[in-house]
Amino acid sequence: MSRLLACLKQLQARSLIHNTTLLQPSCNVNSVYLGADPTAASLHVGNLVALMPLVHFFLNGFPVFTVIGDATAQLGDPSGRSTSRKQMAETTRTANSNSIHNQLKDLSSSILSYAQDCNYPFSQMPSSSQWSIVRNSSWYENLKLLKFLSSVGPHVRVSQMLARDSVTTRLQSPSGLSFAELTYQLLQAYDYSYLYENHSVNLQIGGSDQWGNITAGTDLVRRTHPNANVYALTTPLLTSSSGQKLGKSAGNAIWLDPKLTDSYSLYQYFISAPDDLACKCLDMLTLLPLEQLEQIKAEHEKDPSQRIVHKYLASNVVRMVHGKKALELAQIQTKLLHGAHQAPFGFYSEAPQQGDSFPSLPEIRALFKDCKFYRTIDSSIKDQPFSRLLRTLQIYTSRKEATEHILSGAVSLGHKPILDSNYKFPDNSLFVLRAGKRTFVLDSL
Ligand SMILES: Nc1ncnc2c1ncn2[C@@H]1O[C@H](COP(=O)(O)OP(=O)(O)OP(=O)(O)O)[C@@H](O)[C@H]1O
Ligand SMILES: N[C@@H](Cc1ccc(O)cc1)C(=O)O
Repeated sequence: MSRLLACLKQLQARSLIHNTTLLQPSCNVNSVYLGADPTAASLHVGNLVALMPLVHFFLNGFPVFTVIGDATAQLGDPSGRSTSRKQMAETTRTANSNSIHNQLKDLSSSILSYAQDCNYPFSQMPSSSQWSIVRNSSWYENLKLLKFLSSVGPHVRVSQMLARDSVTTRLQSPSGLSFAELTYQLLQAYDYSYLYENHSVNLQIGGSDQWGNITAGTDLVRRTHPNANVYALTTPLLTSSSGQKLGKSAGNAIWLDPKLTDSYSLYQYFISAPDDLACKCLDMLTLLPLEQLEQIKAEHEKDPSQRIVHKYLASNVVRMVHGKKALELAQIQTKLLHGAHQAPFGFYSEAPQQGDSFPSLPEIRALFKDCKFYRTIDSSIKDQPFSRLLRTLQIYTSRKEATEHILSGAVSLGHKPILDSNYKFPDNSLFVLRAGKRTFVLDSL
């Protein structure tokens, strides 16, 4: 089987293909690229969907390029947005580019070791040097405006630019479209053409919202190189239960950076996903063998309350993105916060009857101290009445709101509801706080 056929089979079986420009096993794909603009400090779960086809190409021996759009980010991609993006300070853009660069570097090695653990059917063993990370500012820095306009401009029809979805929807919207946003597609097209000419890249991947920008690139390359074979492949968009694209613009991103979304929260996101989404993500976001995916789903069907698909999905994504140690930690934290048997401090334990000793306070502190829901109570606030303390710790936005929730019985500390808004958190102790559906670990040092 050719490596392209092997790769396309994986993508097809995992429902990772939304659209392609007649990409068939007989095509001659050389190298592949995917771009992301550094409009945040981290990639997110939605980006991972678009990244997965690139991962399959990488694992089948194709050189791949991830492009950090630090030049394109200055214009702002209008695709899928109802308003213009806010201008970003150069220092923030550079910091974001650096952290996405490091993240992609870590991801490439973590994904490779995860693929080996999954016995991925490599067509040819990839080497990490076949995954390049580049910034598009590197080719715009010294490009003169007249050179750009005269090399791209004559090959692009304005009527086609205006007909792209990202443009038509915005032209009809009250906020309109800026000239910078209109020209965005020309830069992404030029990126493709630059990578084609300098690195033989002839397939660009993206989420389905990128179809217009990607085909602007295939059109440009074909016009400038009439014999070129260049392709486009888009993935379906991962959406929230309300149908919104998961991402930065909608403000519902689940970050891949553990400093922004800790491993426990990433794990929990998938554990609590609706069944249909979990089944889709199991296919798209893991590298488990195709036959095993069907077995897992069949096992899940027998008793959906066991959330078998969710457990495989959550543990595979955390393993792939954050690594083995982080997964172990997320699983211990999950047992402590959601296990079957009540344990001290409002935690749970898996099997107290087996005589396992429950972790000590320093051990629990070490397990949770890097989680976003871990809050310390230092001496400056330790005497505050409970409602005020919850406001200070940013669990509620006002003391009034905290009081209302306390009085309604929605707040518990350990396994007990706290009904007194003046309750004083005990010195030198640590407890799980439940505030409605949210969970926190409060620690008075
Ligand atoms: N929810 C999603 N599902 C599938 N692909 C996605 C999703 N979100 C982003 N992508 C894809 O990830 C790639 C990089 O996206 P990028 O980070 O530049 O923008 P974004 O996250 O879509 O940001 P924004 O929400 O601000 O538009 C693109 O190909 C995009 O289509
Ligand atoms: N336009 C893409 C990011 C991108 C940037 C440059 C490229 O060459 C390719 C893709 C997005 O916003 O999702």
